[in-house]
Amino acid sequence: MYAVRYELIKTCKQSGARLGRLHTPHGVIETPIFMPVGTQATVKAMTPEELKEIGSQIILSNTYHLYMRPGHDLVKEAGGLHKFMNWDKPILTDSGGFQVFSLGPLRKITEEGVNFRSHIDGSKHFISPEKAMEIQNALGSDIMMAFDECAPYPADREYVKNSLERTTRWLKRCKEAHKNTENQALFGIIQGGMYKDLREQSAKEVLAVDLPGYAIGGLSVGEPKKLMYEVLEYTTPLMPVDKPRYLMGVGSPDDLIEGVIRGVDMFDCVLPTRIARNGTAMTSEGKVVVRNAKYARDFTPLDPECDCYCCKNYTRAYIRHLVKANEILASRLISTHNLHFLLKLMEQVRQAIMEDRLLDFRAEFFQKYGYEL
Ligand SMILES: CCOC(=O)Nc1nc2cc3nc(NC)[nH]c3cc2c(=O)[nH]1
Repeated sequence: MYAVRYELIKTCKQSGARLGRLHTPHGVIETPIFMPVGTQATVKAMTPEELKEIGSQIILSNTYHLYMRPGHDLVKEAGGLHKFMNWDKPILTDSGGFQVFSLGPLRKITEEGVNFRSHIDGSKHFISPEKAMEIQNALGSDIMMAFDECAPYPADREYVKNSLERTTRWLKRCKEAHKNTENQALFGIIQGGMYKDLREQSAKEVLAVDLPGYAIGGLSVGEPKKLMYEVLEYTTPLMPVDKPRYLMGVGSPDDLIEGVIRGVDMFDCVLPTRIARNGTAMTSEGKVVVRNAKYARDFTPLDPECDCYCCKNYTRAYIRHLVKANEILASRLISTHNLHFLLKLMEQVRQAIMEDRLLDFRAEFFQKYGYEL
């Protein structure tokens, strides 16, 4: 049996979106789900208790970064990532493929794996599918991502085709190297760039490898939103209905809703905590750049409709002051709010699927947030 099992609860009659449950060794996750990103074994500025308080069910951590620092052997010695970071709910680790590939000229790809230089001290390193599995096994994550290549955008057909075929060969090596199948689930990653026939080829090859879940990679890499939605429209229907579908690196409120409508169950993105650190909040009426002078004497909460700790206790004027003064509390408060905002949004999406009204919910949310449909 797999370490992770997906249960399809219901399909929205209005949109075709799915409501599900993902059973993992560290607990059950209600899907569709947004996963806060904790790249270096911490969701920046947040404690595990605060993450639970705002409703986080699962977090992401990053294989490449933890291999680099403090080292996966040290984390293993600490008893694994859950113990090391004091998080007892599910953890998904990405394979670091994306990071290594975004190192650009510092890396060299071969059939064996990827040679690259550390972003910390320039030292030489090599990661292979087997190494990526060894690292994730040492970390002890509930869900491990296969070592893949996320093709850049734009990229020509030839490159994307060769890359997806290597990603398939690497996936088979990951599965071969997967030891701890009872406690850790391996997810495959579908590539193929923005080419319909290559997405079909990658889906066919990746789905032929029997695994508990699959991701759609190679998106949210700078392509126009419409193009990402189009790729989703012809890719998710190729995926099994009884397994979770994870869209990597997504996303903003509109992308989450549009992704769920197109059959996606799991998402991750650094956006909420990243924009928090430069003083931007997501609110029910759209973005609020709180450092803006117009909020200097605004003694109302970031979001009048929000019941998070930040909105219940602090005003825009105070948070603007913290941002201008470069106070650490600014990141903590805005990160708390932004994560709560996305987690709350996904709760409302799950409720709308339950009530067969996700398209109506999209229209209401877009109108208020200021998106155009
Ligand atoms: C998160 C999973 O990491 C992997 O193991 N490979 C992988 N990671 C991605 C991360 C991405 N982030 C974005 N946008 C911010 N797009 C991404 C694509 C991949 C991917 O194809 N493959």
